[in-house]
Amino acid sequence: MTHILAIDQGTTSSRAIVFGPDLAPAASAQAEFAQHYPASGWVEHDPDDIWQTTLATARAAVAQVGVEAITAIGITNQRETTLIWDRETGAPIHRAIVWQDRRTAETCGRLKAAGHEPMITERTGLLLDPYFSGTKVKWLLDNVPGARDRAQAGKLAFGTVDTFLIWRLTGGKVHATDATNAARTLLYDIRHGTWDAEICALLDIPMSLLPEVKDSADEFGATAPELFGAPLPILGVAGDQQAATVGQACFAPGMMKSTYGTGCFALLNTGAEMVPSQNRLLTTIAYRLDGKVTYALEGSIFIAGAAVQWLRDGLGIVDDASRSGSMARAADPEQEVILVPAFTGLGAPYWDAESRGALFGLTRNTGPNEIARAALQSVGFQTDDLLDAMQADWPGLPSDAPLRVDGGMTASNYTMQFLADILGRPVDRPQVLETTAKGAAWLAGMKAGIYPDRETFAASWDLERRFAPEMDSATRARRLAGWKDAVRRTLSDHS
Ligand SMILES: Nc1ncnc2c1ncn2[C@@H]1O[C@H](COP(=O)(O)OP(=O)(O)O)[C@@H](O)[C@H]1O
Ligand SMILES: O=P(O)(O)OC[C@H](O)CO
Repeated sequence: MTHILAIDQGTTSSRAIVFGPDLAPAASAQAEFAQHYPASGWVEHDPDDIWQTTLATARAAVAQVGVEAITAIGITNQRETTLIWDRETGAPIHRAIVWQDRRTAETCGRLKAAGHEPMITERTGLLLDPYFSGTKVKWLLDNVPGARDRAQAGKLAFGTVDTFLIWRLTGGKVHATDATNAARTLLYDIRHGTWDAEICALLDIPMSLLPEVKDSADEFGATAPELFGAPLPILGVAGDQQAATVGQACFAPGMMKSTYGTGCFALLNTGAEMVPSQNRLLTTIAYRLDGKVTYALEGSIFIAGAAVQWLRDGLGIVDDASRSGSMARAADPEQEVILVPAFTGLGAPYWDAESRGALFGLTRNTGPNEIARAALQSVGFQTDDLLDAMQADWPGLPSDAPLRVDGGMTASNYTMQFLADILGRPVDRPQVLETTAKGAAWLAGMKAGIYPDRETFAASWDLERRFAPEMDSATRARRLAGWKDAVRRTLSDHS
């Protein structure tokens, strides 16, 4: 009883990692699953794929160490993705609507035009954007035949992916979420820690659908014994970006992390203070421990590693993502090609769903190397936009505070050096890059009493490499001006 199973249910794959007594990974398994795109801008997951890949990977990882070694489970998950199921049968009423899905753009537009956004932002910290769960729940109730009646009769349950997995893992006994996941629904008042009756009424969502909200380290029930051969308590739950914030030990105000996977999500710990954003960032819950909320400012951008996927799968100019760095280094220094990767619109701080990507500065000499460099640099430029907004929203942020990074794309030394250069601040890459799963494991293991307290855990955070800024300030200013001009010309309303 010395290990913790972390379940990391992500957008494109489910992962399970068992962490040992020293918080080092001891076993793991991963399975990808299908993405469904039933219409332009729509993205769905089959709930059974989510469940089956989660169960199979969890069983495979547990088998490597033996179930008797597992003390508890921590769950971390793709956030905002929305499911509704029948309380009696457990059957979902529809496929899961994924966070990337834009089908409720019109509903959001209507609610915005009617002047509801300021009230919603003040209470939830979020914006009226299809990204969040609330309008997706409304869509399901409005469009699945009979759903609203069944919801009104108390027969249905809503959940983000954590809640759905807890329900399935406990054999339908527990309908719960944690505060970080609740904070992404658009239905949760993060100031008071309560579901908001007025917003639910505005979206026509019966409150009987909603799960109980717990701490991020809390008792979420035990798994049905037949699943793993023994009941395992679920003691930690957090949305994946918040779990990464915990895994990176960003426990003090002013500490921040940025995760570079398909997209990029930067979170700045603002402590017990809920900081409203004047710069179109999100205000969210970083974690809730012992009933005490720690808040964060978050910047979300939709395309980071996905730009490299585009080089590989769309343009076919790299055969492997890891080749992009050497191509960028070989690019012509005289050409300043800029890619604005607004493939699905732009996220924070622009929130422009209608814009589409653009390349600037092409000449007859532009080739694959220059385009690869532009793709990698776009990640640095976009992060700078986020950190600029954070600095403006929270002037307490020291201008030389390091950025802790994780996620698949941080393997790219070129990208990390450019990031440090363009931010003008150090970029710290830790030894353990599985920080999301590590955060979930720590929450559960700390609750179980086998992992150390916050301070000791924070002290064990290990640097693998620091990227120090090397670019001179004139070059930096010129490059940033070029980026800002390119974004201006890309925005859908660039009049
Ligand atoms: N060496 C590399 N250079 C540049 N990009 C990379 C490199 N290795 C991985 N990536 C990018 O990182 C992403 C994968 O990161 P990961 O954290 O696994 O993402 P996710 O969890 O969102 O699926 C991919 O988009 C891939 O293109
Ligand atoms: O599954 P990921 O790693 O792409 O993360 C998705 C985010 O939680 C969406 O908000």
